[in-house]
Amino acid sequence: MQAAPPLARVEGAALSYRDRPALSGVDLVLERGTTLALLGPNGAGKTSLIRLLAGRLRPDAGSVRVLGGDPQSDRGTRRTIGFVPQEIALYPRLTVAENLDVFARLAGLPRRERREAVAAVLGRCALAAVTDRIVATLSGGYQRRVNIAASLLASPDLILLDEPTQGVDLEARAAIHAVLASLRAGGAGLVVSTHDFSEAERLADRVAILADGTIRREGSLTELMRPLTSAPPEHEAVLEGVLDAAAEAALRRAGFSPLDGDHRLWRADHGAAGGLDGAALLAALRQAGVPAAEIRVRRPGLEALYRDVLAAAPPLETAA
Ligand SMILES: Nc1ncnc2c1ncn2[C@@H]1O[C@H](COP(=O)(O)OP(=O)(O)OP(=O)(O)O)[C@@H](O)[C@H]1O
Repeated sequence: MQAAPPLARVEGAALSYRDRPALSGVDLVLERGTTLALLGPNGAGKTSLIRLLAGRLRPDAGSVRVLGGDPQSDRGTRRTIGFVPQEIALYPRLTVAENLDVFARLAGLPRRERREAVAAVLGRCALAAVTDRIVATLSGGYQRRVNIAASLLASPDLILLDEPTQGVDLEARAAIHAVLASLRAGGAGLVVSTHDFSEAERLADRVAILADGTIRREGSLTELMRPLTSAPPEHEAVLEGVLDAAAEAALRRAGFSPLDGDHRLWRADHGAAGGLDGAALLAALRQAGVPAAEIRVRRPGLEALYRDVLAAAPPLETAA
């Protein structure tokens, strides 16, 4: 008997916009019930990969399959996919319920199933309190949740979310995370693009790090993080007062580099900072004239892995 196809399989996918390559040689397998976080700098190709998986674009080379079908040409396959674009795509003058009814029609749900489907997604996305509100009057966080709800009407197996928490406040972010956690608990597979490392650590089983249109690292979060759990901690130096040239040189010698434009916050990667603990490092830096107010010490996480991966694979234009 043939094994069931995975939830999604991308093989050797390449995509260009006009003549500009956006993705090349992308291979990816996503099993059912798995949440994959896509990380990468602006322009890395996250949205392009999501649009390929959604069947909104066709690869120039290679193939994209969802549950064994072609999401670009096969309507049945498309119905197993929920796509939540980065921008809010709702009718601002309609109520939440009216919007969801329109999307249920567009999803091809028969009339007798629509009411139940709308009620189910309203519950799943905790939108009961705003069912009859005009969408334009809702906060950005609520609008994002309605955007997600609209993608769930046909009970998709694969849900693709392009930066679902971009620009929302902490409360709305937590509400969206709760929705995604409940979808995952319900057995759906999720692909979530994000610039937020803590979001990826919290939600994902697997992580793919993209740069310049290729996947530079992909694997289970646990496996990818394992080498870091035994790595030495990172140090962040918070500065106050004037940083002169000699003090800056001392900071850089200790392995620090600036994190912000006005050079108030500096970070030494794991393994740098000479193995000193936070207090000893603070004393040594002050001795060298660095106006350090505080040293923060923390275990390296996904962000450290991301930096390592990108540093090991410089942008293609600058690679030798
Ligand atoms: N419609 C388009 N026409 C032309 N070029 C495009 C188009 N969409 C994306 N690109 C280019 O393709 C590359 C990949 O873009 P993509 O939006 O997939 O990256 P991303 O990782 O999602 O970036 P971001 O984090 O900024 O959303 C970039 O160089 C981008 O400028």
